[in-house]
Amino acid sequence: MTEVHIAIRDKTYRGQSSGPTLRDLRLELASGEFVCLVGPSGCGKTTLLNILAGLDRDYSGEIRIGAAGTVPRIGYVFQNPRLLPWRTVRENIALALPAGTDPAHVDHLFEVVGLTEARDVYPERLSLGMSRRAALVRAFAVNPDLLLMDEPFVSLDPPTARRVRELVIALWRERPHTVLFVTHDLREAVELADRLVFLAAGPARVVGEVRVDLAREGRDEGAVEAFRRGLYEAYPGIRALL
Ligand SMILES: Nc1ncnc2c1ncn2[C@@H]1O[C@H](COP(=O)(O)OP(=O)(O)OP(=O)(O)O)[C@@H](O)[C@H]1O
Repeated sequence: MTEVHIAIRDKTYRGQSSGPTLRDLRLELASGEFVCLVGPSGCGKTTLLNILAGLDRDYSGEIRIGAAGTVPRIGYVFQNPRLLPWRTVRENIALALPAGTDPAHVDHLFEVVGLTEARDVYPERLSLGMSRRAALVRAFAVNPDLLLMDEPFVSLDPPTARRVRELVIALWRERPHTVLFVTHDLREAVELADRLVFLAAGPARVVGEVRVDLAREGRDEGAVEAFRRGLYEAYPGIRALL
């Protein structure tokens, strides 16, 4: 499993007049930890994930993912599913896979998320919930050391979102890996995380961390809601960060 060390000195988009998006942002993720990142819209959460994924190298600072000299496998579930419309679901997933990936592993993931029947259709035939599940298969299929998830369940109806969250936890427990999950939904964060990390904007910085000390087995709706209410009472300023 993989530890992640983040120490970004500065990330300023070219031509950005409003100052840096990230400045002196430090965060450590323990190996196998599930961390939810919560922060206001536009504060720089996607920017941070893009840097971790290696999609944005225009920053100063240091990122370490896993042991020195190793090349980490990174799974990324984007805000929208980003499936190519001219390829079937299976072909979309194949594009992301490293050579030598066991097809039985991918078929197992399709089965876990309930998409076995939809593997060979084109994305236009999928509902949003199905597209989001396909994006999960793509991210998990690379056997990630680090999994990045950027508000992956927005605009799903609550029962579907709950079901997909349960799938994520089931897949994560099947093969534990380090996760950084972005959300604006505190209930979702409490349901999923080992630890919550709160970011404030301008430039983005960590303003608080809370360990979710609820047993995974007992994390039902009642326990999650009680924990969330406790957070609001203990830290009323949280509302401004959602
Ligand atoms: N390619 C870009 N060029 C210039 N500015 C950008 C670019 N991408 C993002 N920004 C700016 O950087 C800031 C952070 O954006 P980012 O998408 O990282 O925020 P976020 O916290 O993920 O927002 P949300 O929660 O709404 O998804 C915003 O002010 C945004 O306008």
